[in-house]
Amino acid sequence: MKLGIIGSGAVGFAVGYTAARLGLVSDIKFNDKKEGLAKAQAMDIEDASSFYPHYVKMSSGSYRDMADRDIIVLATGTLDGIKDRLEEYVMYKDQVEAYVKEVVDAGFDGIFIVVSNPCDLMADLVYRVSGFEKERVIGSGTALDTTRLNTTLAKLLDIDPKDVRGVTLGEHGESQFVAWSRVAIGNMSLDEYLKANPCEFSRDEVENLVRERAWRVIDGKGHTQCGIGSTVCSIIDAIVNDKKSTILVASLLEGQYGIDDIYLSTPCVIGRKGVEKVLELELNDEEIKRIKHSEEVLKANRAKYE
Ligand SMILES: NC(=O)c1ccc[n+]([C@@H]2O[C@H](COP(=O)([O-])OP(=O)(O)OC[C@H]3O[C@@H](n4cnc5c(N)ncnc54)[C@H](O)[C@@H]3O)[C@@H](O)[C@H]2O)c1
Repeated sequence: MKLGIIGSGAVGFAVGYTAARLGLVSDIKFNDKKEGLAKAQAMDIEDASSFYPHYVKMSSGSYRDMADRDIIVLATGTLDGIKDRLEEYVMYKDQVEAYVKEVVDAGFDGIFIVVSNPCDLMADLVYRVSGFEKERVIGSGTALDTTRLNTTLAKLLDIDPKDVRGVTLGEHGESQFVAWSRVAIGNMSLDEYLKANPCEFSRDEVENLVRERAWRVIDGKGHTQCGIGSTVCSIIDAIVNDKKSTILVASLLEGQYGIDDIYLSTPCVIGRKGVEKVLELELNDEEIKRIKHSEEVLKANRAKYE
C-alpha cells in the first residue's frame, strides 16, 4: 500500500514515522510547500529502516506525484498561535481546495484522511471539491479526543486504556462533548462499573481536561504529535488490513441524530473501502442537544465563508 502525506510538519511526520514503525504500508511519499522539508522528513524516517518490521520506500514529491497513492493524509495548516481550530478554516480553506483539485485531476483515486483542522469542516470541503463518494473522505474527527478520554478515565480508574470505550461526539473542537450515557468499561456501562467500583471524579472536569489537552501540549511544545500520529495510523491500519474497526471519525451525516449534510463525528466502521458504516448511537435528550449544537457551529462557519 502506498501512503501520501501532504503537510510534512509535526503531524505529517508523526503519521509517517508511526506508519513506518508499525509496518502499515510499503511506500510513503511526503509533500510540503516549504522547500526541502518533505525530502528531509523522508530521509530522517528512512534512516531508521533497520528497525522497521519491513523496508518502507521513502520519497518526496509534488501534488501531482501523489496520483498513485492508495491513501493520502492531509496534514497542512498549523495550530501554533491559534485559539480555536475553526480559525484555520478561513486561513487555509482555499489552499486545501486548490491542492485537492490538483491531486484529483492528476488521477488520485484512493482515500483521503483529513487531519488538517478544523478536520470535520475540511473533510466536508474535501468531499465536495474532490467529487469522491462520501466513503472515501474521512475526517480524523474526535478519534483523538476519544483516545484522550480513554487515557484520562483509565488513569482515574486504574485500568487499561484499551478497556475504556469512551465516546466523544460532535465537532473536533470547542463544542465537542462526552456522551457519558454510552461510555463503557470492558463489558459494563460506566455507571454499572462505578457502582461496583466506586471512584469519585467530576465528569465536567474530565470533559474539560480532554477538550483542553491539545492546548496544554501546544503551550509546552508548539504542536501535538504522538496522539494524532497513532490515531491516524489506527485509521490507516483499519483501511489497509480491512479491519472493520469502529472508530470515532468525522463522516457525512445523512439523517443520523436528525442531522444532514455535514461531516461530524460518530462511531464509524472503517475497512478497505473507507467509511463502510456510519453508526448512530442512542443518546439522551441532553446529548442530542449537544450534537446539534456542534452541527450549528460547523454549518454557521461553513456558510460564513461560502
Ligand atoms: N485532527 C486532529 O486531531 C489534529 C491534531 C493535531 C493537529 N491537527 C492539525 O494538523 C495540521 C498540521 O499541524 P502541525 O502541528 O503539523 O503544523 P506544522 O506547522 O508543524 O506543519 C504543517 C506543515 O504544512 C505545510 N503546509 C502548509 N500549507 C501547505 C500547502 N498548501 N501545501 C503543502 N504543505 C503545506 C507547512 O509548510 C508545514 O510544514 C493543522 O491544521 C493542525 O490543526 C489536527
